Amino acid sequence: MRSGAVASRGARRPGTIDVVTTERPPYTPHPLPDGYRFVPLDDRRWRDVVDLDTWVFPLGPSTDEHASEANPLTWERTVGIVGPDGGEAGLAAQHTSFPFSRFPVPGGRVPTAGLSWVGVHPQHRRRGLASAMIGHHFATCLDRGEALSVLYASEYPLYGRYGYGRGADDVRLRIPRGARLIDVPGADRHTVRLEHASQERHSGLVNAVHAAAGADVVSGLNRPGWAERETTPMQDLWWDDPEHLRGGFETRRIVIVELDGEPRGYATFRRKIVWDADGVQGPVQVGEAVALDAASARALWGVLLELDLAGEVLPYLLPADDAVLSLLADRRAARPRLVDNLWVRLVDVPAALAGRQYAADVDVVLGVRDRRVARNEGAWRVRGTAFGPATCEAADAPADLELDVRELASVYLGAGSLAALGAAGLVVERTPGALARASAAFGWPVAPGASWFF
Ligand SMILES: CC(=O)SCCNC(=O)CCNC(=O)[C@H](O)C(C)(C)COP(=O)(O)OP(=O)(O)OC[C@H]1O[C@@H](n2cnc3c(N)ncnc32)[C@H](O)[C@@H]1OP(=O)(O)O
Repeated sequence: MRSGAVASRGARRPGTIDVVTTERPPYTPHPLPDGYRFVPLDDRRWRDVVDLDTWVFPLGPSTDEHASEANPLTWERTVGIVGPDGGEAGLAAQHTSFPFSRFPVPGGRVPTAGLSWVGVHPQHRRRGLASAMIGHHFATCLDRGEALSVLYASEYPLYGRYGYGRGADDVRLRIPRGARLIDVPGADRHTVRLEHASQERHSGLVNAVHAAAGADVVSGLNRPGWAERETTPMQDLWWDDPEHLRGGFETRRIVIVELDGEPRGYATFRRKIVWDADGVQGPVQVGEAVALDAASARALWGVLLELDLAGEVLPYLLPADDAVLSLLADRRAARPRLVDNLWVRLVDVPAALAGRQYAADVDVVLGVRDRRVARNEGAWRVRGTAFGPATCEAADAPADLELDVRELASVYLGAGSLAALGAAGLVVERTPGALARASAAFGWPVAPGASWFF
């Protein structure tokens, strides 16, 4: 996935960004402060890793409780930093990444790293350890041929400085119990199963329906960002249901809707009872709700919205265009709220841009700024036909549009628009008309988003 494209250095022309050659370093390392060093981690350090995690994310469990939970890490992708003074756990910082070998992008799939567990012990913060780790992460992505890095951001301002852009949104709802749904022919032909969610019994069904739901959403078009749980550690992470993450709710349940014995949708959920002077009611948290067509979606949400003793139903991580939004007769009553879902980083710009399709014919030269990954900096010509193959090559030509790699990342999965970024001054149009044409091409008819947290 690495670009071998080389173009001339040439003198800088007004309105252009110099094209770099591959002789330049692939990324700009951020040095560790004196006395700190990277260390590989493995099973023997599991307790140290979870101990640092309890410092970084104060979720409640003791180190021993946390250490007894499923280990979701792939050790070859997990790196620590030790400091000069060691500290209690000996680890000053750590990060890992999940391997998404077939991460969905518009009309294609691109090898991707899912960055996670980024944490620095409070005693070692604001010394540049996170910045050094992100530089290390980019270098290993390039070595592995992973053109993208994606993540969920714990705090909004953290990742823009590293060239990540808000690449997808999800919608959060508070749907009143009994909210009316419009009728969909065929919905009442579905049968429903309500069961305790079990990795042994349900993972085959869940994986198959989840993959099918992301593959062909609109006439063969996929849902970008719809990451699958590709490995056993990712599966274990998703199915793990530790008490400290339940917030007083019951253990996880699952509702499955079937047509003629074939699963067509499922949703995981958990309830909590609230019994006070107003009566008996409580919230229902919906974890992952997936349906393969309108009728199965109608059947699924019909069950979720009619659970007894519930006050409201709280879905989580729904795509911004999820069918339930159109099924609700009164969407306003569900108080929809958009929340940033995946953040995206184009670690290898040409591989990423050639790895997706475009929603309109495109031929545009992008002048890309990238402070952190030098090989991305320069002019890139993107060519493709609508919903067909695309190419991206280093261009010895003036840029039609100039933008930072962060803005490119925020439209890469098809969310937002280049034109909107242009209106905010974040994309500069050098060739009249190029912004409108590129905005149409970079969009995608299916809203991007992931349905689970990693
Ligand atoms: C994908 C994920 O894993 S998301 C989870 C991220 N982790 C967390 O939120 C856990 C709690 N926080 C931490 O562990 C740490 O504070 C981290 C990882 C966020 C930052 O680690 P540090 O080593 O202190 O960061 P570092 O010193 O490299 O600072 C990098 C830059 O980010 C800024 N920064 C660091 N933390 C924050 C913050 N919480 N809010 C805003 N800016 C921040 C710094 O000011 C610095 O800015 P600069 O580049 O303009 O100088």
